[in-house]
Amino acid sequence: MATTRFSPCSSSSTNFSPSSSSFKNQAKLFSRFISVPGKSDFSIWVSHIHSRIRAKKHFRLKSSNGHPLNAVFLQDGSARNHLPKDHVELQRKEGSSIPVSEAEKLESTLSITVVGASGDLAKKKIFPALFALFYEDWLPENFTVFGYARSKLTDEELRNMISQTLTCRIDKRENCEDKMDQFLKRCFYQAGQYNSEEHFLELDKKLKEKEAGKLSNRLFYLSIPPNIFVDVVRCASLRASSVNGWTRVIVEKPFGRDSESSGELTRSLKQYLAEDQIFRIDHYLGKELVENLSVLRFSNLVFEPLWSRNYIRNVQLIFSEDFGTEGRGGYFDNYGIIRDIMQNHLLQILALFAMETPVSLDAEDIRNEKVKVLRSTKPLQLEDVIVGQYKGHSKGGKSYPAYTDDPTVPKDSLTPTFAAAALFINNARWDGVPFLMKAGKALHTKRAEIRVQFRHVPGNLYKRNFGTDLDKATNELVLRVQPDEAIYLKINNKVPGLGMRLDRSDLNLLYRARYTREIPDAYERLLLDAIEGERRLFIRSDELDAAWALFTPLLKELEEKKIIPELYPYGSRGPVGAYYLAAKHNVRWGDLSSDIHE
Ligand SMILES: NC(=O)C1=CN([C@@H]2O[C@H](COP(=O)(O)OP(=O)(O)OC[C@H]3O[C@@H](n4cnc5c(N)ncnc54)[C@H](OP(=O)(O)O)[C@@H]3O)[C@@H](O)[C@H]2O)C=CC1
Ligand SMILES: O=C1O[C@H](COP(=O)(O)O)[C@@H](O)[C@H](O)[C@H]1O
Repeated sequence: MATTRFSPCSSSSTNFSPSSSSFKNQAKLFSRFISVPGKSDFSIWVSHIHSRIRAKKHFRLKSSNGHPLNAVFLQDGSARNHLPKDHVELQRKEGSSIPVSEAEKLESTLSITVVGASGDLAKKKIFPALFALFYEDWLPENFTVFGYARSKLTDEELRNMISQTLTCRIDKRENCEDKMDQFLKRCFYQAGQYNSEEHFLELDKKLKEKEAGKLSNRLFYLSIPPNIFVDVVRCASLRASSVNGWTRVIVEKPFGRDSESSGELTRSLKQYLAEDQIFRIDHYLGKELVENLSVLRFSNLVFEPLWSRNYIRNVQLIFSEDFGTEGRGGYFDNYGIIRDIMQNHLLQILALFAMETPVSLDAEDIRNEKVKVLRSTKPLQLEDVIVGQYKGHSKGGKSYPAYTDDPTVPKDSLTPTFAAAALFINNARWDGVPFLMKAGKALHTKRAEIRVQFRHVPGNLYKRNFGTDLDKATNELVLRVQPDEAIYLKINNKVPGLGMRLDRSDLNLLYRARYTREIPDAYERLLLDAIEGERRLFIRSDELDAAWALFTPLLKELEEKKIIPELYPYGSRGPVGAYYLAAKHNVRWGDLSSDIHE
């Protein structure tokens, strides 16, 4: 396991006085990795750094392999030949982890262009996340946000639009209105077509005006439908790339519909971008509890030794939403729940959960391990899956629509809005352990969780005190990703009193009770990582290939055989087929038991 350490940095020009921007940046980076409850991260850092300053040395955050923690490692070192030369130089410089000097940092600018700025995701998630980062002082001194879309908007109209969704949410934010005004003043708009190099050249001119000759770093966020990804990447890379700093592109899912289309998309993007410029986002990787999965496992002795087929009976990855595809039916019908949730969000969690210990916390080491797990997993077959679709339902005088009531969905659509699947990882650690996934829309609750059910205690002395159902008496570790983040472990406990009766109790870590700090939105973490060049939480192209290889044969078979999904009422617990699938593997879904922890 990698350890974070502070080691002497050769750059004698580094200004490490507590008021310097270098100091603040390092402090921020430090506080993202280490947190000691009860004592502010900053105060720990301050005392630490003061002692270092006294020793008259300069320090830089490093991982155990000696590279900066946010250093970049090229998996595919083939930087394109036709990128502007100085641009390639900078990519190489970044790739080889040569630090950018402090002078460069101070004089550099960051431009974030949200392509598809008029859309749902941009308004709901991206602009609010950027504002939250600005409010918390995570963005660099010189930054500008540009919205780009076809809609004709002025800067003022963009500001009005995004001000509707910016919130002052974090712990009774002080001066929030002022901060919001300051942020909005940094936001600008450029209307243009997605396939027009000329329009991107106009964007480039505006970016240059704001950059005022400083070293420019540019981040493009593609918040647009996938059919125009390549057009935008072509125009942006040819006409609006940075000439002296880095250019990175965040790409939203879906990354294709199957192995073939995903491979095609990757090849097209790589005509214009090097792999290390592409940040494929899976926002579940930015969720607090998903990030914590590795911390829990690798930094607690009580868990890692149990993390194998010897002690774990099954693992369950569960996603449910209590609303349908309302408003997104057009998109959804072309993808379905398996592509929308399982192939990406749940599979990413599975890979993180099941991977071997990475050599270090570096992005490439972690992603190497994830790829290995995915490649060891057996591709899904029809018999490993059940699919469902929600139907209309009336409850308490209120009626809820069927999936096919959506005017953008064909009446005879067979697209699954629910699926359950059993996956198996064919390696020494996980041989024979079912990894069950369940994902559905229009169910009775909104929830995402990871459930780990452990084996029976062999020869349990207290067997007869459990009553008849031994299954219910096994330990279960639950990581509730959302809502109301929590980690709890179900244990057997003696009910206080003179007799010997056991019950099921929870060792419970409820985040809202333990931590006062509000949990940042996944998009905040991921945007910040992309800005810092940290790729750990983004999907590498070989990971993506391995993920599609598991699901593509199944998806083809479902479509070719026109498998009819089992109907389930809107607001229910989903199709009964999911129980049978679990029972076939001797598993009981943890979210259905009566003792769900609230
Ligand atoms: N919304 C969400 O919750 C999530 C979305 N995503 C992904 O993020 C991306 C953006 O999602 P979302 O904001 O919902 O998408 P939208 O449908 O809202 O599209 C974003 C913008 O793209 C432009 N646009 C829409 N359709 C077309 C078209 N057919 N041709 C050209 N331009 C078009 C529109 O801008 P204009 O007309 O002004 O040019 C629109 O405002 C998608 O890839 C989506 O799959 C991923 C996870 C969640
Ligand atoms: O990627 C997607 O995720 C959302 C659920 O995200 P969450 O953070 O709100 O849990 C889902 O509604 C959408 O269908 C899917 O495309």
